[in-house]
Amino acid sequence: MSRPVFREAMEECYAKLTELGLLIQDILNDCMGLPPGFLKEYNSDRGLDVMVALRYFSSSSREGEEIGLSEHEDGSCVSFVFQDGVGGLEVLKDGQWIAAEPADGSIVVNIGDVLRVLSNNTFRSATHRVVRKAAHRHSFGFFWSIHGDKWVEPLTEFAAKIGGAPQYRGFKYNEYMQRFMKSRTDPQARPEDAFSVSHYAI
Ligand SMILES: O=C(O)CCC(=O)C(=O)O
Ligand SMILES: [Fe+2]
Repeated sequence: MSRPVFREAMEECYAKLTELGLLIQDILNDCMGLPPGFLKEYNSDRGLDVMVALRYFSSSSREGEEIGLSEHEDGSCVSFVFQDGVGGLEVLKDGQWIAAEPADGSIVVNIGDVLRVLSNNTFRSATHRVVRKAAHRHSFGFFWSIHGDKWVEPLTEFAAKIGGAPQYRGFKYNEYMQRFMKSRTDPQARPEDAFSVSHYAI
C-alpha cells in the first residue's frame, strides 16, 4: 500500500473509532444512570485519544518470556482492541485467567480506570494481559481518553445511587497518566509495588 493510501485508510479508521467511542460513551452514560449527554460534555476533548498497533513475537522456550504484555488495567476511559486470530489476550476473573478468544469481526471493549473512578467502582476496569503463542500476533488498540487537565473523582450521582462513601480520592488525569506510564515502562522490582488506580482508593 502506498503511503498516502495508508494514511487515508488510517485516518478513516481513526474517524470511525471516534464515532464508536461516542456511541459507547452514550450507552455507558445511560447504563450509569447519568443525565443525558453528561459524559459527552465531561469528555469533550478528543486530543488524547490514541491508536496503537502492537506486535508480539512468538513464544520461545526461554523462561520468563511467556508474557507479551504484563497484567494491567487500562488507564483510559474506555478502550477497544482488535486482535488477529492468534489469541493470547486474557482477562482475570475470580483469580483465574480467562482467554478472550479471537472472533472474526469482534472488538474487545474494556472499561478503563477513569470510568472505574467516576462510577465509584461500579464499572470496573478489568485486569488483563497478553501471553505469547506459537505464532507472531498483531493487535490494534484505540484508547478513548480524557483531557489531561480533567479532574477525576467519583460522581456524586453514584455515591448517592450506591448509598456509600466515595471509594477513591480525586486526581488530575495528567498526573495519574504520568505515574501510570512510568510504572509500565519502568516497572517496579516487586510487581505488588506497581502503580495502579488502587493508589487512590480510600
Ligand atoms: O494486544 C492486546 O490484545 C491488548 C493490548 C492492551 O491490553 C493494551 O495495549 O493496553
Ligand atoms: Fe490493556
